[in-house]
Amino acid sequence: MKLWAVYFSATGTTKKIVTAVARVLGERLGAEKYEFDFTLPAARRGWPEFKREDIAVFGIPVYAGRVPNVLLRYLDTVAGNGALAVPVVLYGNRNFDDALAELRDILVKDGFMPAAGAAFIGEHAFSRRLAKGRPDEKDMERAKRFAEKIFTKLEMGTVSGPEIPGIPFPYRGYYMPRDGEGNPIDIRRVKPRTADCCGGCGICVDVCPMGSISRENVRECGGICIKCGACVKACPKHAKYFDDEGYLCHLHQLEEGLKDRREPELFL
Ligand SMILES: Cc1cc2nc3c(=O)[nH]c(=O)nc-3n(C[C@H](O)[C@H](O)[C@H](O)COP(=O)(O)O)c2cc1C
Repeated sequence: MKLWAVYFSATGTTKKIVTAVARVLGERLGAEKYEFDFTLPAARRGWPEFKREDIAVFGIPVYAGRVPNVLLRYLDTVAGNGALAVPVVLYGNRNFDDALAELRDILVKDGFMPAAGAAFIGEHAFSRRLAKGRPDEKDMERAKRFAEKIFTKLEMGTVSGPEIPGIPFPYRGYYMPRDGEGNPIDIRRVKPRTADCCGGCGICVDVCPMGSISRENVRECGGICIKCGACVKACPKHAKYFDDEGYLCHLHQLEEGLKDRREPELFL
């Protein structure tokens, strides 16, 4: 049996939870541990081979209340071959809306059998203040307990699908922020800017999940930008930033409006 940690994680919060759950579950089951990180474009050329006896802890971040739409086509191509899956989503303290239900449905369509699911909170990709430092120690303790609970469920033999909240297919539309007058804030075409302190090290090029930043000129973002925060948070000089008015308005709403701490939710 192989215990897989499978994830997309632009700023590392999904990776942290998924690998922790997989590690504890793998230890309890005495299973071989494997990791598949599909954050970068080079990894998304294929999938590992999953077998019926395997378990995959499968994580993605929540984007606009849903599974990131840029991943949908790729996610359609994985073959579960009857392996058990544990869908996990990370969200930035607003809400996970229908993302976990959507991920569960994708995995079922791909041939996995969901055994449990969870929604955890991670520092918001747009911000260094919203859900700052999460997942934190308390979240990691919950991740460990989640793995223990999955182990107990598996030991009992019968694996029933978990009850996961959310509006069933076709789900709610992608969450659209609105300004003070109620007009939609559309940030899809927004791209990061580069400050003069940029030293041209190219870390932003290496971490961009869309492969959109030019190595020849790191100030140039020629491809799609999903606002994942990878380049902004990884830059050692803090040279990457967004200055779009709509983006900043939404960021302000998030940081001011979502101060109450949300807690992880586990579904068994
Ligand atoms: C484009 C985009 C949309 C997002 N939408 C939501 C959302 O609807 N609800 C929420 O709580 N967090 C949202 N977030 C925050 C991420 O879900 C959160 O930061 C997550 O921890 C990122 O995971 P990662 O560190 O693995 O990349 C969004 C982030 C991005 C980049």
